[in-house]
Amino acid sequence: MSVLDEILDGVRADLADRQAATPLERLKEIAESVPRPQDVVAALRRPGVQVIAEVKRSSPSKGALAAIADPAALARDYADGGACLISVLTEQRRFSGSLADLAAVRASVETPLLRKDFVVSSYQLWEARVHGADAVLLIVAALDQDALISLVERARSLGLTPLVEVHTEEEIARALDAGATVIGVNARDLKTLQVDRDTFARLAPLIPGDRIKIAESGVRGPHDLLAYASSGADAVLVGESLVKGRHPRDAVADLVTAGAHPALRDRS
Ligand SMILES: O=P(O)(O)OC[C@@H](O)[C@@H](O)c1c[nH]c2ccccc12
Repeated sequence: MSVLDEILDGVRADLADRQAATPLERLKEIAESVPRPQDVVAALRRPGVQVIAEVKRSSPSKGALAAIADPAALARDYADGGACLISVLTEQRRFSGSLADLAAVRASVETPLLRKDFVVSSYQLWEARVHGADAVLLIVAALDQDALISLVERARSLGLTPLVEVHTEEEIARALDAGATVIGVNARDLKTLQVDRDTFARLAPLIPGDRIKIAESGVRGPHDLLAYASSGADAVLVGESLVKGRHPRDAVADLVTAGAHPALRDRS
């Protein structure tokens, strides 16, 4: 069984527990009093290479990365540093995240938020909405095509922007077939956990120019952002190097400064 399959088994078990505790109808009622999500596409289309900063305590590949006792404070640092979107991992078993983290971050920043999880059911989209997310990750490798298509549509119908994650050429074809407008290329293979930073450069030319292209994983600092930018990235998604560094606000600001270089600003 691949790591991804193991993660998905745990996700489904935890989801069943939450669904038993809170019926979907209840989530829908709560959603009525939650403000409409922000326009994440507009935020990602701002000039320059945008920085998506992630609240990430641990990962299956590296184990514990950072304790992050106060995710809201970390998110404020990210926002102050100029992140255009903040990604909050909510998967519990392998990433030590939670929906409580997402809600705490929502209460502390105005920046748009991405719920980063292994979404397999529309119930999780309602959860994302209720806990203040503006965008949700949908991982092509975790979904069959019918489920991907319906989750993209359902996310949009809730006002959430779907960020569709791919790792192979075939997955790009599936993302496009599902109508994805925001596509993340993960340098990490979720089945083996290997990172290959050349994945983005190899796959980006296969993504039409009118889609937003996000390079995910493996960004150690500004030089990696610039490399991804030269291959056409509109944004980078950064976790580990920010949570492990001592000054997350400055680290985000350095990335934002690199991404705002005039040579990168007015690319088509
Ligand atoms: O910590 P990194 O190498 O900067 O990577 C961040 C992000 O790309 C990574 O956390 C990620 C990308 N896609 C995912 C899907 C599920 C869980 C995690 C991820």
